[in-house]
Amino acid sequence: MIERFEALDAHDPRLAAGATGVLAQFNTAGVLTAADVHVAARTCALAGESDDAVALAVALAVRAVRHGSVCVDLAELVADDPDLPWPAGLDLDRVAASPLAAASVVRVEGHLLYLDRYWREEGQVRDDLVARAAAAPPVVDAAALEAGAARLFPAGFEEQRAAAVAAAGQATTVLTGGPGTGKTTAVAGLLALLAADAERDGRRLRVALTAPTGKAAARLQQSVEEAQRADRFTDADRAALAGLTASTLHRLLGWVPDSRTRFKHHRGNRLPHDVVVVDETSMVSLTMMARLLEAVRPDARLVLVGDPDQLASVEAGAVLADLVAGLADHAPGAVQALRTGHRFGARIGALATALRDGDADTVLDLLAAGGDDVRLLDPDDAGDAALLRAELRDHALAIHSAASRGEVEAALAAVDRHRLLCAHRDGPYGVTHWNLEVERLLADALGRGIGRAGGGEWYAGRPLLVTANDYGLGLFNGDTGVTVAGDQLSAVIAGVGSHSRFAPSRLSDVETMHAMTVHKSQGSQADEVTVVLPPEDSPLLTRELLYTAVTRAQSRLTILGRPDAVRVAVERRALRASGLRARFSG
Ligand SMILES: Nc1ncnc2c1ncn2[C@@H]1O[C@H](COP(=O)(O)OP(=O)(O)OP(=O)(O)O)[C@@H](O)[C@H]1O
Repeated sequence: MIERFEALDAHDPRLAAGATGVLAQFNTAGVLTAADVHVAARTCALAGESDDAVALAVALAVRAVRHGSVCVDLAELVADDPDLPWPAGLDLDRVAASPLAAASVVRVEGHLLYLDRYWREEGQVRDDLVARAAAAPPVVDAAALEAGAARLFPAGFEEQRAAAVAAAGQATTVLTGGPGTGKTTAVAGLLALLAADAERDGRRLRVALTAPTGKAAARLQQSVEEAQRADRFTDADRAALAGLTASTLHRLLGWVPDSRTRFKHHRGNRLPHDVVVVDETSMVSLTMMARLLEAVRPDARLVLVGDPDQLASVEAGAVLADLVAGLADHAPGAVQALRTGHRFGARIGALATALRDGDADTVLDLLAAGGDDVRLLDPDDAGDAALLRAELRDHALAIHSAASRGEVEAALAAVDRHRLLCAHRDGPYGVTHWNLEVERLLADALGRGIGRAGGGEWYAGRPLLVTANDYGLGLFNGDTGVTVAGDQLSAVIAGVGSHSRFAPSRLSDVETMHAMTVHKSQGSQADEVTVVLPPEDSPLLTRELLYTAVTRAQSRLTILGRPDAVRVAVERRALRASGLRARFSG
């Protein structure tokens, strides 16, 4: 079934006033929004295209991008939902012969239909990566590299050693692994190896550490610094890499005001760095990857780090997963996978593996076995519901009690101990509902009003989530914090190795964080995680969502959901249409 919206009433803004014909039918059916309809109708009008079937194909290509795909497979859509009023003649040949294709507004590639921009970006990403793989590999002193690798990656670190040695000897490396598999450890060692190699040539290595979000960039910098504190790193290693700072991809490429897609660095003005490390690559969109690849020097090493099983970028594309599949055949050795977890409790690790493999029976068996580290609570069971509420209340009370005493570190630690994750923002399974619910539990326990339902939005122990970057205040979207008591209430936001204190009135883009979405939790972990699963019919319930949520937990995981919902989640993929992986075999 194709995902659809249900119009709230006749004035729902997703309904297109004035739409006619097939576009109107698909709009009323909840497949196309007003925006899809208008873009398609206008594009067809400009190109002189009057065929309804072609207009529908264009609208479906616009819709696909809105849903995270870079193209659309029309035949697959029709097969998915044969009962929709598909017009006769909805086929790619017809679109390929239309004035729209002649004007390069849309493109047909194999069995896929693209809007021109995404077709070009996909082709560029493929061409740049193929060119990088075909160029002469970087020259390294192999003997010195092996000796350095043996020191930096001793026995027990063989996986990381192999990945780092491979990355030192090739232009592009995709380094994959779940949380705690040692990706940062491998990167820190690789950078030391490359820095030593550069020093032997009398140069200082220029390193760019970057990630799609400010939060992820700050975390990358912190973890690389931490990894370099290990005894295997010498003072000389540390000195050669001193002063590394990470930045967002937007900052690295040089954001140009008034342009969403152009940057200061591009093919004509490459980045100066010898090595570019991108963390959380699963969150990088196709457009951003295209901009990055055209800006990296052809002879610089590019290391794309991430977990391809996690949720993909907010914008169109699933580039990391595509590259893992596409590059593995095209350039063996380009994809280096780390598989051994070094941080998880064993059963959380086993659950993550079963999820990745799509093995619903094992996932359910692990959950049913119960135990202290992995639990499935039934939302229909009064006992389970009461148990969860008591735990959420106690957690909120612990934050409140430290925050009321003005104990900043203890309050921040209490916030970080546990995350309550929801798939949705709204509705009974959403973040808004659960934030209110926890505030209500806290208010009951304290015997006074708290939060939006009474007593005021700001209160000691209100956990905070920053929702927009604010370079002036030094805050990043995704930063977390807590409100603490003192002479006056203040908002404390945790930074890398420090925290900053603000008057609540200075923070405009913050939300209460008793609960947060799984999407927002990407890139962070907590000791304990509770996941609220939506019911089976929620389109957000996918394997990628559940895997991302589960792998946020380090030592204890609770899932609130029915077994049927777990099974649906494991079996339903958040698949995005893309032709990237196929292009590598073309
Ligand atoms: N081979 C190893 N043996 C033992 N411990 C290891 C090994 N590799 C990494 N570790 C430890 O495991 C922890 C996680 O490693 P690291 O931070 O490099 O993983 P990661 O894959 O980058 O995780 P994340 O994706 O969460 O950033 C660290 O404490 C690290 O010191």
